[in-house]
Amino acid sequence: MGAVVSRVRAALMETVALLDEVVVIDSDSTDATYDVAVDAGATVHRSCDIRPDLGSFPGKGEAMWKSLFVTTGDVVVFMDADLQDWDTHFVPGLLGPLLSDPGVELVKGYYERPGGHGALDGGRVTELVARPLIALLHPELAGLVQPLAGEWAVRRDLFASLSVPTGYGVELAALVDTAVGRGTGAIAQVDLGTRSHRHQALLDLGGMAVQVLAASLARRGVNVVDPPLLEQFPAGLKPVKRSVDIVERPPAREVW
Ligand SMILES: O=c1ccn([C@@H]2O[C@H](COP(=O)(O)OP(=O)(O)O)[C@@H](O)[C@H]2O)c(=O)[nH]1
Ligand SMILES: O=C(O)[C@@H](COP(=O)(O)O)O[C@H]1O[C@H](CO)[C@@H](O)[C@H](O)[C@H]1O
Repeated sequence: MGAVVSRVRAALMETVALLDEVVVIDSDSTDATYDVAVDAGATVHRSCDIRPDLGSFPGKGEAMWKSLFVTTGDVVVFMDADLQDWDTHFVPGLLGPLLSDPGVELVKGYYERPGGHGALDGGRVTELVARPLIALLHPELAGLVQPLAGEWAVRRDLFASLSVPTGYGVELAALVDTAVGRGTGAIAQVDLGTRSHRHQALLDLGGMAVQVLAASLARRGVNVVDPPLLEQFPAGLKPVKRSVDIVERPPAREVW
């Protein structure tokens, strides 16, 4: 994460004054994330410290929702912190359509995702959950190459108008709701080349899959168990049970 911050700052704040701020929302990490981000030059906030009156939930979407309360730009670019193969052109690539076409309000990055089995190896939840969901329930999004890409950009006023899943459902929810509220013409996608990241273990992606599914089903009026209890069997018949948060935050503009 330090390299993402320091390289973006150097290229896009110090060398070219494209960005106004680089902000890291520390999702209440227990490692050195906070200090690494500060040392790399980011403005850093702990998610739980932002608007404590609104409480705090774990998760990626929560961090992104709370970022709206501590950032100022009319356009926001989101980037995952666990990137390995990437480059700073991701940011201007994502900003391009937003700065050149007022009709575009959300831009998704796409890329080859090389892994152990070749150039298109990455994206287990994308290929086994998100893309089938899109085929079944959200065909208007079928043209998106990487619907779950963590590298995307959005106009602040749009993102602040959306209900935001506090977990990993944030990406798909934003796409579905933008297509409904602003039309698919408001969504663009840009080829960013190649991107690899730190991979979670397969069973850890089970929680992510539940959250992506919950965000999709909620937007098609399907009532689900809340909170869902995910039972997995990593070793024989003894299950490991985990309750998965599928909480959604209201549009940030409603609680500024
Ligand atoms: O509770 C969380 C989980 C994830 N993330 C961010 O979301 C990115 C992607 O999450 P993760 O690495 O867990 O998913 P994966 O990259 O395996 O899809 C991370 O790099 C973090 O930047 C976060 O801010 N809070
Ligand atoms: O695309 C996917 O299936 C998952 C997991 O990727 P891998 O199977 O570990 O390559 O990663 C995506 O989803 C996450 C949740 O939305 C995003 O945070 C990641 O940026 C995105 O790559």
